[in-house]
Amino acid sequence: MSGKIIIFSGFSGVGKNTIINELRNRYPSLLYIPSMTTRAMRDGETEGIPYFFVSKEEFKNRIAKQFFIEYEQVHENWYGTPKDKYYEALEQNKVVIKDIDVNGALRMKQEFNGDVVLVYIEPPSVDELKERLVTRGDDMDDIIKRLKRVDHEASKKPYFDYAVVNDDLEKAIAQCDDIVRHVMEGIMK
Ligand SMILES: Nc1ncnc2c1ncn2[C@@H]1O[C@H](COP(=O)(O)OP(=O)(O)OP(=O)(O)O)[C@@H](O)[C@H]1O
Ligand SMILES: Nc1nc2c(ncn2[C@@H]2O[C@H](COP(=O)(O)O)[C@@H](O)[C@H]2O)c(=O)[nH]1
Repeated sequence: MSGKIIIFSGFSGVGKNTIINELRNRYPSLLYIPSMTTRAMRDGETEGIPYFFVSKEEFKNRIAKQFFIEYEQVHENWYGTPKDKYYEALEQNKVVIKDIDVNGALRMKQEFNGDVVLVYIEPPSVDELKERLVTRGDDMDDIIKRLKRVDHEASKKPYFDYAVVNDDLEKAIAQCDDIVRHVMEGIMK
């Protein structure tokens, strides 16, 4: 296997998906593998974009069938990474890009070792993070739930290969672009 997996983690609302979407536009060969979740679909989302949406019962069935490499309860919903799709991608020398919470990211590193690159995205401040969640239209109960995880997520930052502060979006994208290009060049050698 000689593909690579680039994982972005960091607080909810820090801008992981904004950055990932821009990188996918710039590098169409990057592969995005949707995870499975029990959370409700949001406006603008459809089946497979950005998740496959299932009931808790279906999610439990998948756990029993060892469908996931890792799964995690995040903000009261379950999220799981499909095993076969990742092994397939690595065998086909693809570069995968995905956001996964810090626990799942570290579990992926255990599974795939040097084939995983971990990028931790940080906000300039927690106040700015709250502002982004409000501006995104998240409801207050959800924002409170998401902010409860901030300390846990931050405690895992030392285990990441790179840390990028997303204050000025263009600068953060440029730093992540460098990381992606470095990984892609490694694949082509
Ligand atoms: N540098 C930035 N400055 C201001 N707003 C930003 C910046 N980066 C992203 N945003 C905005 O912040 C909001 C949250 O971004 P995004 O949805 O990408 O976060 P996320 O980390 O993927 O969140 P989640 O983990 O909840 O999926 C969006 O409305 C996005 O447009
Ligand atoms: N452990 C995992 N975490 C995942 C996975 N897919 C996404 N996530 C993380 O969940 C939260 C919430 O996402 P949202 O789309 O509901 O706002 C976010 O931090 C994602 O990074 C996964 O497969 N496993």
